[in-house]
Amino acid sequence: MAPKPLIAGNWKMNGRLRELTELEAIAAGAAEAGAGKDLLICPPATILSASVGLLAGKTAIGGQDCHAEKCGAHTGDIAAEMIADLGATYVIVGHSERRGEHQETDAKVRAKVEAAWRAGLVAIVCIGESEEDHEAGGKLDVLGRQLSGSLPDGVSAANTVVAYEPIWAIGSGRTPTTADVAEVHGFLREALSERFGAEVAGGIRLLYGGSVKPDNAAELLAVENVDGALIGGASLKAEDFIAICRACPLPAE
Ligand SMILES: O=C[C@H](O)COP(=O)(O)O
Repeated sequence: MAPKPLIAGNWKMNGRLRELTELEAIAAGAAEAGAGKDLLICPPATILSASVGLLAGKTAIGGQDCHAEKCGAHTGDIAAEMIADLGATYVIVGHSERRGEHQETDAKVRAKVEAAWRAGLVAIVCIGESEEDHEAGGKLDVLGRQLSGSLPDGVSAANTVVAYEPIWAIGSGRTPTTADVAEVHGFLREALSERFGAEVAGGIRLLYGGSVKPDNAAELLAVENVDGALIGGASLKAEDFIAICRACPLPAE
């Protein structure tokens, strides 16, 4: 049986204390829309604590990034242990906005995955090809390199989620075809299987991210080997996030 779906909202650099009403609305709709699924919200660090308070028992909470070290002289950074300390259970690492804006390499992402595990957090490891790679037909090579370089040994279904986010689809309103998504997710499952064995690979959740909206969620989430979604813009509106959760099909028995 396919893994339990995970619908994750990444609020990125959005959300202040005065906007917590959207989280209250997500909390109100989570039980019905999320039945049989895992739901997760990754708010900015400044409202993580308040979010844990509002969403406890309704959705899981995650950080959006962590430093590889446990503590030390790293101004502005946040350790995985600090995120866990607030009651979060997941952390996103290697998002293309971190790779692009903060020059994060696969090696750096791998160190962050190890930090997440050290703190007891589930790492959501993001990979994705640029528009140039997509158009040149080299995306599977790029994705294969990112996947192998970003994942340490010791991956399990319980400690790691992989998110495929084509960079050109993020926030653009454009999405790959369902055939493209199926091809990539099948390739990722196979690559995970070769490295970690079929049993581990079969349990790892593979999320699709990039312009997932209420009107395309059912189609994208029904693609083989898609075990959920990582949602940016649409997760900021409770109504849209809940609609996407509802649209996500449950795995066949
Ligand atoms: O982490 C989420 C993704 O970058 C997708 O963002 P988006 O749904 O706004 O395209």
